[in-house]
Amino acid sequence: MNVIKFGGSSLASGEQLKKVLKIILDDPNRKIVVVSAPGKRSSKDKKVTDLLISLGTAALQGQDIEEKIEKVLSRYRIIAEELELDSMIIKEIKANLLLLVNGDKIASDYYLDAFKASGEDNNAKLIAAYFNKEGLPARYVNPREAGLYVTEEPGNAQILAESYTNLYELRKIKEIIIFPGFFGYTKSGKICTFSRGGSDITGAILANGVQASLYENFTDVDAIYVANPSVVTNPCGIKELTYREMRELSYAGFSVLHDEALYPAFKQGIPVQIKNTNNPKAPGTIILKKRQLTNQEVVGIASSNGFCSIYIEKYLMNREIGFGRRVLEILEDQKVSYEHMPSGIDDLTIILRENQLSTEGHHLLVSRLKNELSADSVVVESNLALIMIVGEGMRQNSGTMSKAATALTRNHINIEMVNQGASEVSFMFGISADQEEQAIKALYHAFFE
Ligand SMILES: Nc1ncnc2c1ncn2[C@@H]1O[C@H](COP(=O)(O)OP(=O)(O)O)[C@@H](O)[C@H]1O
Ligand SMILES: N[C@@H](CC(=O)OP(=O)(O)O)C(=O)O
Repeated sequence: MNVIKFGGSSLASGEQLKKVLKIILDDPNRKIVVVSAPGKRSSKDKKVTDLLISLGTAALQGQDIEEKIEKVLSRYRIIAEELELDSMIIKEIKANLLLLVNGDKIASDYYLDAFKASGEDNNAKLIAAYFNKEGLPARYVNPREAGLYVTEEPGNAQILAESYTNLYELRKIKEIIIFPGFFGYTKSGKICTFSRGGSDITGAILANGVQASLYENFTDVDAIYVANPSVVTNPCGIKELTYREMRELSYAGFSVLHDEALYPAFKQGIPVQIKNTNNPKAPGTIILKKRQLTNQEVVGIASSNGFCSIYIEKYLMNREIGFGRRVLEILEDQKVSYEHMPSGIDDLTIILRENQLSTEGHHLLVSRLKNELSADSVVVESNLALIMIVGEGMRQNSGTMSKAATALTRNHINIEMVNQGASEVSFMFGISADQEEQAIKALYHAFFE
């Protein structure tokens, strides 16, 4: 049994849904279909999720919402008309949106999450109606009915372990299951979404729960490429990746798969295959526990920006018992999570996501670090990009880091920070965000051309 997830780009129009139906009919193992909300039809278009966030925010602020409701509805209406579906489905979606508008506004995060989740929920109902009309028995299943329970963290929910046993029961359903991605229910019955792009997570959770033999993730590219295709022209595609490699790459910027979507599949050893809805014959990329190592030391180069570094210097830091703990306590107290913490003898650097801190929060954190740790200096640098170079083959090869550093130096890119874990599956450079694209191109040239 396969779990098959379609992203927003695969569900953006009636024409796309016809391709989806054909893909399901092509393989009888494709039993559980996880769907996103309709995505962009072109680069200038808006995702339904973004339209819903705008609608929910306006409703929260008591603004006029008629036009915003119409924007959401028209996306579904166009799809329903293209597929010649009964117009009743659009009436139902409108009724659902009006119900949400009248929901409880006191807990604003939950109010907004219910809007966001409706994008996938209404789409799943529409897709089930379409499949049935075309003679393929399909059943819409709601995450509450299936027992998909999550933590009480709106916009950033985590799965509760008991869900996996509940989801196993889905195996008993005879029809093709159409399951909305991106959200679950808290134990108190509230809707909570995963972080953005989280339908990938739902797919992986279902694959784990039903013990699928394969988790297929259909998107709009022929493969995972060795570098972001919007930065490098025609990058090479990757045939096989290990879970570890993909975890590092998706964390560091390969948005093609959500970085939290690997763990549930990895726990059950379920292979994850990335495929193209617009070209399903292309073999795509398969993500597995182990892969055949080639003599290529690097498999991918990812990057993301929006980071800052806080450099703390104190003479004899290495001798001060509990220094690291005190740094972490201050971060915890300020409700800030850190990404990396490379250190020297008398100094350490904390790498953070910049968007966690307001200007005020930033100043408070720095002054607490300086005063409570009696540091000699605390220096903040913003506008950082992290470049991650990944490959299991690095362990067998020497000189990978020097090759990468040389490529950056030749292109006049200053390396502000280096971090390499003991696992030797990846290493990371911190550079100025202004040079991010240039760095990816230089590294692509060094390793793949
Ligand atoms: N290394 C990469 N390989 C393939 N695609 C990538 C990579 N890095 C970023 N992407 C982007 O990921 C996109 C697919 O992910 P996403 O937009 O979330 O699709 P979906 O609509 O299927 O959820 C691609 O169109 C591509 O622009
Ligand atoms: N629709 C949600 C969840 C999702 O996963 O979408 P997509 O598959 O289009 O990335 C979002 O935009 O965040």
